[in-house]
Amino acid sequence: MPSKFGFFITGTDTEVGKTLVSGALILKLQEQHSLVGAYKPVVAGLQEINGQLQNEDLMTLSMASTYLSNLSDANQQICPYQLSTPAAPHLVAQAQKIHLSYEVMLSGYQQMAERTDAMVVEGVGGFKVPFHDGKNSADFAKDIGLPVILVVGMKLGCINHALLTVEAIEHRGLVLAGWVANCNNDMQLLHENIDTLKTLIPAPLLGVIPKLNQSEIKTPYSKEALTKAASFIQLPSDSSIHA
Ligand SMILES: Nc1ncnc2c1ncn2[C@@H]1O[C@H](COP(=O)(O)OP(=O)(O)OP(=O)(O)O)[C@@H](O)[C@H]1O
Ligand SMILES: C[C@H](N)[C@H](N)CCCCCC(=O)O
Ligand SMILES: [Mg+2]
Repeated sequence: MPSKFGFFITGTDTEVGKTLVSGALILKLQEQHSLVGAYKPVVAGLQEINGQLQNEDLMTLSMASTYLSNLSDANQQICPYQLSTPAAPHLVAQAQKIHLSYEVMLSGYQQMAERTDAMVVEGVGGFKVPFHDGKNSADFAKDIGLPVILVVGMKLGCINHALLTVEAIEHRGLVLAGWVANCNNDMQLLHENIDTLKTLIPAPLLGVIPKLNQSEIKTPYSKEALTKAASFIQLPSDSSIHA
């Protein structure tokens, strides 16, 4: 896979704020790059929105990118597999007799990457979620080779999840460009937990997103929500991308 400027956004779990951070990073990258693309190899969970079955992650990613919001088939270009049920994608696909072709996932990424200046790729759930063909989302991260940004959903248990994820990223020879503390829960000793993670994660803390109120953070995210999240994070420096 040819090298490309961009980031792979993973998380300590599903529902930790990967889409929020991905959308915010798209806005930030657009300050420097005119064509910012987005990708997600599979989504699971469609809802009826404006009379159409849609996925909220894809709505957010396509809305955030000026390039993508002008395409009529943006969602299809961002994601080749849009499954209806919000559950483990390999199981939903199997139940619906859909084969998740790893080659299709990779070629969809490549096509989007060829047309854009910078890419934001949102992972699926946590770092290592099964696909078909004996592949998983960590293989996908490895094969596209982008530097990784880890979103830590701040809650009790996240230290262990974060450190195991960092090990898995390093084990594959991927660059961990930084991490984001997303405070989407109420947590005892929040600042001390963030300090512990700062000491133990060998990559820069790119920002701390506070708990935002439910009206401003409802999904699919608004431009305002992404702008607000973006105000709390910075892009990785060149030195941490090429670490
Ligand atoms: N900082 C925050 N404050 C309050 N709520 C938040 C915050 N960040 C995220 N949320 C809420 O947490 C939920 C999950 O966020 P999001 O969809 O971005 O996670 P995700 O990691 O992309 O999930 P998935 O694994 O399904 O892709 C959403 O309902 C969102 O509104
Ligand atoms: C449906 C959900 N929001 C995600 N898109 C998929 C999460 C898969 C998690 C699988 C697992 O690790 O058990
Ligand atoms: Mg998401």
